Amino acid sequence: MNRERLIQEAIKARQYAYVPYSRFSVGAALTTSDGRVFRGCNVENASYGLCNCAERTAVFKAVSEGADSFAAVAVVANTEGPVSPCGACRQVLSEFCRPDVPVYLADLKGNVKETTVGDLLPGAFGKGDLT
Ligand SMILES: O=c1ccn([C@H]2C[C@H](O)[C@@H](CO)O2)c(=O)[nH]1
Ligand SMILES: [Zn+2]
Repeated sequence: MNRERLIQEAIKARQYAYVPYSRFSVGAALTTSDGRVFRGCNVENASYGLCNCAERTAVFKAVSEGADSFAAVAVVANTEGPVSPCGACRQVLSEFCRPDVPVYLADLKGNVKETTVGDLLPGAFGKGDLT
């Protein structure tokens, strides 16, 4: 799946965002190495600290369905310029993606920043640090 189609999947995911508190809807989509696509939206909670970002929703959906190798990730929000994933999501993505996995960050106006999981979290703490 190419970049534009994965961004379209993230836009579709965004329509289900549950955001009564922030009113900030985010959609994410990822492809797996075996060609599957998983979508996620942010899901908030009255106990604000339990809010889950779109990126982590997509990753947890994928991992819980047996996927653990991702090929590309897209994230979309109605921002002025490409959305920036939070630190928690950068860390969770780094657990399941090689550093060279592309990440497409987009707004709804067609602005896209193409980066990688490694560039989003240089020096990530990972499996290899656990001795
Ligand atoms: O990359 C991001 C940034 C923020 N959020 C969510 C968390 C919360 O529900 C709302 C406001 O921070 O947006 C995401 O889902 N992804
Ligand atoms: Zn996040």
